[in-house]
Amino acid sequence: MFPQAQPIYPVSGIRTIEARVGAQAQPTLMERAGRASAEEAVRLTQDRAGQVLIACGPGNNGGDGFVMARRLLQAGRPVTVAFADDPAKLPPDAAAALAAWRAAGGETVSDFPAAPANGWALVVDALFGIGLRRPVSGRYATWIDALNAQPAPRLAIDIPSGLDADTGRVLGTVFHATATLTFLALKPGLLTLDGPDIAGVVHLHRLDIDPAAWLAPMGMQIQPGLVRQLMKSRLQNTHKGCYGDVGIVGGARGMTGAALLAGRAALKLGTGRVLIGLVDDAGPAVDFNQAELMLQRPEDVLEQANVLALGPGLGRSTAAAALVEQAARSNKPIILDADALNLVAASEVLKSLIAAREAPTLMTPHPGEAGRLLGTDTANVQADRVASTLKIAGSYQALVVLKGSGSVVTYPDGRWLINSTGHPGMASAGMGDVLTGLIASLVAQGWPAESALLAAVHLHGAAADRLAREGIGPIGLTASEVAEASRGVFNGWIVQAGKGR
Ligand SMILES: NC(=O)C1=CN([C@@H]2O[C@H](COP(=O)(O)OP(=O)(O)OC[C@H]3O[C@@H](n4cnc5c(N)ncnc54)[C@H](OP(=O)(O)O)[C@@H]3O)[C@@H](O)[C@H]2O)[C@@H](O)CC1
Ligand SMILES: [K+]
Repeated sequence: MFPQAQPIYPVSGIRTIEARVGAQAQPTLMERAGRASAEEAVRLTQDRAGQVLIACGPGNNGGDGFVMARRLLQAGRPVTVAFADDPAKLPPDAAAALAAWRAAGGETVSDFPAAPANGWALVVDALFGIGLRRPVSGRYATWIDALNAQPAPRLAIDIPSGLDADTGRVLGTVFHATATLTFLALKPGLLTLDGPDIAGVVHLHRLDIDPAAWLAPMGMQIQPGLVRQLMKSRLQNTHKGCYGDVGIVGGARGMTGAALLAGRAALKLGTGRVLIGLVDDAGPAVDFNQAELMLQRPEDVLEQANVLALGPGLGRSTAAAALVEQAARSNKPIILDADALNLVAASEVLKSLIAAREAPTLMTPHPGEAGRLLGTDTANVQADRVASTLKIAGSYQALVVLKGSGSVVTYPDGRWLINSTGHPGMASAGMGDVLTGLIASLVAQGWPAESALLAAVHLHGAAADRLAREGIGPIGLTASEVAEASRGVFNGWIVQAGKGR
């Protein structure tokens, strides 16, 4: 769908690829995975002498661990393998891997081993991979706790045990990896919800297979390469009329700042003109810190602007609902955020108006707003962020970003992407308003809505990442700073894409 993006597959997709590649692949996929794991272990332990501990589970993830152990032993590295299950119950490839480990002179211990005097050089979690089906408890939970307690780097094979590969939810006890080596393709659970906190640095090893050649990508990761290919140059012979009029409608009493932040972000990303319609009639007539913004009556903004963003500080008054309705009835692209989403969620009329629109509708809910849009609660949304976002996109025929750890972007045709930028310093007031302004700006500058949404989401996180590298954040990062930094990052991308002037 986007040629330069990294594909993501849920477990069902990985299983399909595995079945299509077939058992006849030589070397076997498990042999490739185990070898790649051993190479990763060598890389991670280069300056650490001592034993590698590999904890192996009852399925093929454990099989990867046995192959890894044999490869390390053959390379002269001391390895301890802990395995407490019944060898007779191992799936065939894993049983063969255990036999090969033993044939190479390897042994297994069935109790969690005490650390050597100088500690483990590396501990490896080969307990459960994508076959995890229920919360981890009992002996395996105890083992995971023990692995987590070791003062050593922690490598997860394929996915940390206890992390749901499809959703990023923790099932019972989870292995806290410093690094994860995942096979064939990225899985959603590594990239969203708790995955990014738990998986550490994620490396992908494709096992010499191009997954997209076996199964069309089911999702995509939003990465710099993908966004760079969307960049455009500006012609010399243009004027502000070529770069659109964004209209921001929001800013009820006490929340003026939200609308101004969205407006400033839109301005700094290159919008021709930014109009702001404050719902509060006692609000300011000018933004003295950003005099370029045109503060007008909300009704006039809805008329004049060609892209409308509603929500920042909007409130839920009857007047606000009427403005959302007027925008929904227009044939202009609209971006709905914050209270505009809450108003839609509370009104059957607005719901059907939105779903029937021909011009693009973009929605930017956080999990709470997403819950309201779906008539459910935050926990349900977070239980499967990709599925929830797809549901909103389908029911409202909208392009949707579900904000949070690993923002999920979906389109009404069922395509989905997970963003790779951003950090927890962005959990602060006004960040969403800035994102809304960035999206509106790109749409107003003529970007197709689907590219505008994914690029703005990526940019928002990339700007925050750059600031954090400079010590401005993660903690204490402000939304205004992100709006400002987005400009620099975006201009940099244009130059990198060879589209600068
Ligand atoms: N796909 C590929 O192309 C490749 C896959 N490869 C590797 O295979 C891995 C997938 O292997 P897999 O399917 O055997 O599943 P895996 O994760 O080892 O666990 C299944 C076992 O765990 C058990 N079990 C589950 N939950 C449990 C719990 N909470 N507590 C206790 N037990 C629990 C479950 O028991 P059951 O539910 O059947 O009773 C079953 O015995 C994959 O992640 C990758 O590492 C690579 O070799 C090469 C390429
Ligand atoms: K694992």
